[in-house]
Amino acid sequence: MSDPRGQTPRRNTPRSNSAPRRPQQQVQPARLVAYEVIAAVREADAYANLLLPSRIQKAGLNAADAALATELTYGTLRMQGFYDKVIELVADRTVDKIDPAVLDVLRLGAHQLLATRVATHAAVNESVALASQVASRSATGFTNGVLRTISRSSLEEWQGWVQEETEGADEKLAVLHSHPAWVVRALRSALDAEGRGDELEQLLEADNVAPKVNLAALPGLVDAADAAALGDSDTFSPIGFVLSGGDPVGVTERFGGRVRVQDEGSQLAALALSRAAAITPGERWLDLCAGPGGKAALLAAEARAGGAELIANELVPARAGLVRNALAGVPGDVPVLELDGTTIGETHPEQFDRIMLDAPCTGLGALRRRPEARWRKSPNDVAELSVLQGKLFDAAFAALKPGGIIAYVTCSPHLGETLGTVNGALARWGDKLEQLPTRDVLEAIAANPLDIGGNGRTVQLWPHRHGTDAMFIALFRKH
Ligand SMILES: C[S@@+](CC[C@H](N)C(=O)[O-])C[C@H]1O[C@@H](n2cnc3c(N)ncnc32)[C@H](O)[C@@H]1O
Repeated sequence: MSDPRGQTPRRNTPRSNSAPRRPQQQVQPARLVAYEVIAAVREADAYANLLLPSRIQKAGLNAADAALATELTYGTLRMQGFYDKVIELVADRTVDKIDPAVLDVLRLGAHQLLATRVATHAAVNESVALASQVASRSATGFTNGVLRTISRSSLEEWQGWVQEETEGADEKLAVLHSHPAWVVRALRSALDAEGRGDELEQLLEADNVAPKVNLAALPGLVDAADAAALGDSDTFSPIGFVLSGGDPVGVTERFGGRVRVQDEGSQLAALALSRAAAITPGERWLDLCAGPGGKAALLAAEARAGGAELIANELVPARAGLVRNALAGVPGDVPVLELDGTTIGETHPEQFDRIMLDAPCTGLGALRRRPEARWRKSPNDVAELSVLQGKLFDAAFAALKPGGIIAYVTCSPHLGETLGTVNGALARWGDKLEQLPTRDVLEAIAANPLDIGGNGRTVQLWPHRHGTDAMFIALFRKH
């Protein structure tokens, strides 16, 4: 592979263009929406998945343009780390030396050139027009030069060059698959812990692919024939479906909340607790960190079917409101408390037969869902959250009746939040805390064989292996 510098002197190219042409065109609305969301993520820590739908609606985009805006926004945010390296290589300066608005335009342009079928002239011209609109006329020549240089080489060539410029195996993978290097190292450690380190690249690739829309039909509340019409039921979760088409919100509304959009890993985590042992009528269950309520709705349906009672708890009042909404589809009353979960052992000592501790975590297992999330997290988050996870575990332990079961769940595979928290709890509680064979429980629940690594006492699900978020599940009994 020849160096890009051989074809287009990188030091000169972007700056040596003739005077920028005045853009003739208006920026296409889908690109403007994508730019606005990407800029809001950078400037205001906005969440793309929350902001994008309202921007699409405000701009009055038709279905095709809405799909384009979504692809451009999510794709650009996900691959930002890779595009930044390409831009640095071409512009011969680090991205922090580029006007942030222009940098966003360049990222969006690079995505169109390297990862979509948008014609080169459209990607470049629209980006130049956008730079003129959101930055300055003087930025147009720079934008034009950088993007024209990028357009002259293929994605594979740029992948080769950015890797050549990067030191270290994990760092090369990080830039190639657009993850922070510390996240790559954490994912490698988690895979190594179950003897599957060779799957790292598959995992990083899976993090960059939008997930399918998974549905859960709440047990006992949806007619089997109606459920069968929802989509493909060839899933691991016995209550799961992959939506075959159409609007998931419409499906949820049609079923009055008894069919819910929910990752299969989350479905399996909730079922691991409800089906770990036969339900004795009258059991009291607690969902300690319930917001926004996906697992609470499923646990409520399971509790109702088995004659148990569920109580939900969520610290953040607005999220407690989401839990109440999520529970609306399940007949009966599920109280939703708004307590700090770390105090539940004092307010409700030894009161529950089963507790779901779906702990606040970094969410490193759900990177494919939240395109910008990987750039927001840091190792400090892991350190802080693992302390909170330990406190919540101890509180749950104190609130559990002897003989009761805890499910400790995270949507992060980081060892500091998974085995680290589990081993800490085992060390603190000694023989009062028994680890249950979580893999056996999951295998008995799953509708299809699950390939689960490790020693079987805990379960780590993976996007690349199971098509789920990287959900960690560990079951314990209190003695
Ligand atoms: C991973 S989410 C739970 C997801 C939920 N189980 C579901 O399936 O929809 C963790 C939740 O814990 C809440 N939380 C954080 N700290 C808490 C605390 N000290 N006590 C109770 N809830 C807390 C967060 O607000 C967040 O809603």
